[in-house]
Amino acid sequence: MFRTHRDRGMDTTTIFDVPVNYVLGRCSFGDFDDEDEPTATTLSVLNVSYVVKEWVGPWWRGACFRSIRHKIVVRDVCLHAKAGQLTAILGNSGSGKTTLLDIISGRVNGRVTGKVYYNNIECTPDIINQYTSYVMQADRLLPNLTVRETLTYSARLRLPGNLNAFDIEDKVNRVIIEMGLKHVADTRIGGTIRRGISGGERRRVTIAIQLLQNPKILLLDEPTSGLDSFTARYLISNLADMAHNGKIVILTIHQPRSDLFKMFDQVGILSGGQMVYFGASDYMLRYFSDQEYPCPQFANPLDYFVGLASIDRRNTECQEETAERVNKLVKNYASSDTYKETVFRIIEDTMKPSTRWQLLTARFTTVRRNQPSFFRALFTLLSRMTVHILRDRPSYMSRLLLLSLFVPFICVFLGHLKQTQSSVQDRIGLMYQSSQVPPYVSVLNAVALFPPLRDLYYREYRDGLYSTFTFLIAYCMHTLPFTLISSSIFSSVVYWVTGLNPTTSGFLIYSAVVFFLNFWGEMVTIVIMAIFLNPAIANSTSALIASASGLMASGFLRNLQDMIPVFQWFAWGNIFKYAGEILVANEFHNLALTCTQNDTTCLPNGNFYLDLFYPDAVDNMRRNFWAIGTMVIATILISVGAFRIKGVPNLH
Ligand SMILES: Nc1ncnc2c1ncn2[C@@H]1O[C@H](COP(=O)(O)OP(=O)(O)OP(=O)(O)O)[C@@H](O)[C@H]1O
Repeated sequence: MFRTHRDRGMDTTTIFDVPVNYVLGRCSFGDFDDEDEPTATTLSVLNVSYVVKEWVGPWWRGACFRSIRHKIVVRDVCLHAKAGQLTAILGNSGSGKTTLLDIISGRVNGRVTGKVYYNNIECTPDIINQYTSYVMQADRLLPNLTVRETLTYSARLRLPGNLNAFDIEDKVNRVIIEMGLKHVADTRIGGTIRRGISGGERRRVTIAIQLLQNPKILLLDEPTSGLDSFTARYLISNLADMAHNGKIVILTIHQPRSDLFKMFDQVGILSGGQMVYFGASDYMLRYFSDQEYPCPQFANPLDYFVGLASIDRRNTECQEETAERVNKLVKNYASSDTYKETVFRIIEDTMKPSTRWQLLTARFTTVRRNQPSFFRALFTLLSRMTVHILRDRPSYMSRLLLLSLFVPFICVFLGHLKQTQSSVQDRIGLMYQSSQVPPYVSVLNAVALFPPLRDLYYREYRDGLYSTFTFLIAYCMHTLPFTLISSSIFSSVVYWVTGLNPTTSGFLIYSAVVFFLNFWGEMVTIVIMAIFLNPAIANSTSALIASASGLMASGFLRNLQDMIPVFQWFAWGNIFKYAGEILVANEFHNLALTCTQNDTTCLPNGNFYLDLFYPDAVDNMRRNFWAIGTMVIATILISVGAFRIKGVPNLH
């Protein structure tokens, strides 16, 4: 259904009823504003079906031994909505309401057939997304920000880059008033641990975010779920007002109250992905009466008709009976005048699209208007992440002090190191701890603190607000000060209390290695969290990678030369090899050691130890620093790649 940019580019020379040079001229130089757009915005969906593949059988049989089942989630759905109308899509759970909104907004990954038209032009998801805001079922907000801050940061990301702070403040204030959030504007959103605004207010904040862009089309998935009847009514009447002021508003709802019925201009009822009715709400009662299903007196018509279109799966008898009824309703609707009228309206409108509008939409496929610059997006994200963490004492204390909690254990266990022969082993043990603890602590912090930021990124990335690169650079920048402070505290205490090489340069080298390993651990966890959504799996995988790497590549537990070649090759690509070499070279170079008569073997100084086990470590110090720096940067780039390759899950 949706065509690629290249396809559209080719279309522009074939379907337009105007000379090609005129088309190119307008598209290249034409400035256009809202007045260029047709006044009566329309959205049409014609015979849209959506099929997904499902693997049948247990996963361990593998792709070759499992069959694929094609599941039709939405089948031959048609709908037509125009500016000024509030359209409600009803249906029981699993009837395909969310999927239908996903199709309209181009957010599905399976096979879609049929056509979606915006202003009578068949559209790519890019065009639709320019004009559509989609309020998903779940609110994904940062709990430590206030309502005003949440909207202000969103506005900076969503509104044209040429708007100044006053314009943005003005816009935010207007949206706050429009959504009835003035009384909680400076209250924190809150979460499960610390209470903030109510669930209904949170829903309204999510809607308010989408309203900032003043969209032509507003799609809302279950906006009233979890709301009390008064709040639900208030919200729907707000949406009705917005629709009547010139927007197309389409919402899904599965437990509508009867008093909402009159607010809907159009109603669609889905069952098993098929339309049972789509048309004017005030005609619905008559339509079903004509089908011999009159709504009983005092019954809620919306509830009654949704029930009528649902399959009762309690037992086989009920299932067969209700499935037969639903099939009949689907067939009757497909042959009804209401259906024909909808299809006729779509076909009639789409046969005569405005040429001018085609020109404009052709350009909109590739150009977003006045998007905020890279730096504006970066600093907005950075500022939002920083405010978010600084408002939450357990989070920032964990970032600052978790690493320090290991300090007493290390210091008490080892005490002040002597220069005896046995202190060689103590030193190696300390180097091993110094290289293992910082990345491990980073894994713990990232697993606890990254998921809410990642979920928000998924949503905003879907909305086309910024790139993965911008998000991850902002994330790195916001963690850097914490990493620097926590690794400095760790290094300062451990280094001087245990009495390692007592020179300033030695201390700085040790601190730099601890800092790099701490930061690397964070970024490895981010790579893993790009792949696994589940934080528990990400936690164990990252911890496994960090500890297995340290075990095999640091050379502290087993000399690298004694390992099988595969492990030696592995070590060349591993940060612990280089970090380990720096740490031992830093400590053992010119270290004086003492021998007693009881010592069976005697190393007169640290250089002997280096010659035996790390022969080039001192000469390679500079190279090793370059290697760990490069690996940290490479891990950041891999995290960007992992997010891009894995794609954005459709988190509702
Ligand atoms: N990608 C997919 N793979 C497999 N099944 C899918 C996929 N997308 C949707 N479905 C199935 O299609 C059906 C419709 O799902 P959808 O979420 O659209 O229902 P819904 O009407 O919005 O339900 P609810 O009111 O509970 O949110 C469900 O049975 C769902 O499991």
